[in-house]
Amino acid sequence: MKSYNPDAAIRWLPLTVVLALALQLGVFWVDQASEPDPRWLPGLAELSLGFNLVLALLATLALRRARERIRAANRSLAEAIDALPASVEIFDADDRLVAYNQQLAANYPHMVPDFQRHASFEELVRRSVREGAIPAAVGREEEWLAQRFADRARGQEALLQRLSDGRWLRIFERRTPSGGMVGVRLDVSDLILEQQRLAASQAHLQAFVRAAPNGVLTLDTEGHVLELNPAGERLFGFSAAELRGSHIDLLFGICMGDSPAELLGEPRELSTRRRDGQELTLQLNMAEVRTDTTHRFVCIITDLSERKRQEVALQLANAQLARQSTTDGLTGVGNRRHFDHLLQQEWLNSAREGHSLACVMVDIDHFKQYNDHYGHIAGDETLRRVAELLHTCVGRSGGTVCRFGGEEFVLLLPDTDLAQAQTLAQRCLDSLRLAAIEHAASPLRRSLSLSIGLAAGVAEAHASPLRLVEQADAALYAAKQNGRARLVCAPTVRAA
Ligand SMILES: Nc1nc2c(ncn2[C@@H]2O[C@H](COP(=O)(O)OP(=O)(O)OP(=O)(O)O)[C@@H](O)[C@H]2O)c(=O)[nH]1
Repeated sequence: MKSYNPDAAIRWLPLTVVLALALQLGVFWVDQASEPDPRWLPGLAELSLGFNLVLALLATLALRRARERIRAANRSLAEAIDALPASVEIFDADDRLVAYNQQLAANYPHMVPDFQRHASFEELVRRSVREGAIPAAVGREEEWLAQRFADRARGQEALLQRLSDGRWLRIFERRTPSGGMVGVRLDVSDLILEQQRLAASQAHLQAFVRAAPNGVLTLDTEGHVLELNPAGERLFGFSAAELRGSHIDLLFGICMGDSPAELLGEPRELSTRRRDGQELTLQLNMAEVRTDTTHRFVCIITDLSERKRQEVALQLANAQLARQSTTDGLTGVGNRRHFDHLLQQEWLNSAREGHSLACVMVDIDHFKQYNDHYGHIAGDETLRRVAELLHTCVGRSGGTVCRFGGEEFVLLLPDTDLAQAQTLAQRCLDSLRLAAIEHAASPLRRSLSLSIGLAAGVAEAHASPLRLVEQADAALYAAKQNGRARLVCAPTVRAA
C-alpha cells in the first residue's frame, strides 16, 4: 500500500521557499519599477500567494507527520519496555520516579499511586520496608535501609532481594549520563529455587558420602586423588589432604594404565597395604562422572580384609576338622573311619590297576595286664609309642597306619603283595623287640610284644573289601592262638 510521504514534501520545501521568495521579489521589483506593466502584477501576486499557501501546507503536513512519528516511536518504546519480562523504573536526577513499566506496576500493585505521583526512591523503599515487604529488613529496618542506599549510590553490583511473597528479584541499577537512575528488576525465583534444590541435593550427597561405610575416592581423568571420604581415610590411614594429588597407583600398589577408565566395568578385587603396613583386601567399583564442565571418576571401595581373614580362618578350621575327623585323637594315626574310607578307595584302585593290596592287623599282646600293671595313663603312652613305631616302619612305602580299635592297629599297604607285606610286618615285630618296652606282667617275656596277621591279594571290583580284613583278622587270631609275638599270613588269600 502506497501512502503520502511527508519526507518527499519536506525535500521540496527549500525549493518551494526559494521560488516563493523569488516571486515575492519579482512582485516587489515590478511594483518598484518606474513603469510597471499592469498586466503582470495581478498574476505575479496570485502566483506568490499560491506558493506561500503550498509552502504552509507542506510545512504543516511535515510537522504533523513528525509529531506522529515521535508519538509512534514513544509508543513503541513504551510497549517494548512493557513487554520486557523485567520491571523497569527510571528515576530523574532528584531520584524521583519518572517512568516505569507495567511489570513494575504488576509486581507492586499497592504502590501504583506512589508511582503515579512520582514519589522518590527513598519514599518508595521506606514504604516497602514499613509494610514488611522485604523480609531481610524486618527487625533491622534502619540498618537495612542505610545499606540499601549505599548500594544504590554505588550502583554497580546486582542486588539479590527476597520479597515477603517468597519471590526473589535480581536488581540492576545504573546511573544515566544526565544523573538519573535506571533500575531493572528481574524475577529470578525459579533460578534461586533451582539453586536451593541443587544445594540441598549436594548437601544430601555430601552427608551420604561422609557417613558411608565404604571408602569413596574421587579421581581426575589421569587417576590423581581429588577427594576421599572419612571411611576411605580410616581405611588407608591417610587424610584426604595428604592424598590429594597422589596417583592411585601408589594407593592401590598397582599399575592400572593410563586412566581410571581401565578399572570401569566389573568390580575388581585387589590387595594393598594401609599406611601402617597392614594388608588390605579391597573391592573396587569404578564409575565415570561426565558433565558439560567436569569429567571425573568415582571409586567405591569395599574393605574385604576382615571377610578374607574369616575365610582363611574358616578354611583352616575346616582343614583341622577334616584332619580330626580322620585322625585318632590318642595316637595321631588314622582312625577307624579313615581306614574304612581308605579301604574302599584302595580296593577299587587295586581292582582297576590289578595291583595287590595288603592288610596287616597288629595287636599288642597281653595289654590288659599292661594296663593293670602300669595303669591306664601309661597304657595310653605305650599305645602312642607303638603307633609311632608302626608309622616309622611303614615309612614312605605308601601304606597307612590306622587304629582299628582298642590296642589293635591295621596297616593298609597298596601295591603290596603278600611277601612284601610279610617283610614289612616282620620289620614291625623286630623294631618293637628292639624298642624293648618293659612289660613286667607279660606271661611271654618281660617286654611288650605284638601279634600280627596279614592278608594280600588283587581285588575284584564286585567283591567286598571286608573279606580282606576278615582274612587278616583270621590270621591274627591264628597268631594269638599259636603263642603270640609272631606273624601269620592268611593261608589262602582270595579277595573275592
Ligand atoms: N590304656 C588304654 N588301654 C586301652 C585302650 N583301649 C583298650 N585298652 C585296653 O586294652 C585291653 C585289651 O584287653 P584284651 O582284649 O583282653 O586283650 P589283651 O589283654 O591284650 O590280650 P590279648 O590281646 O589276647 O593278648 C583292655 O584292658 C582295654 O582296657 C586305650 O585307649 N588306652
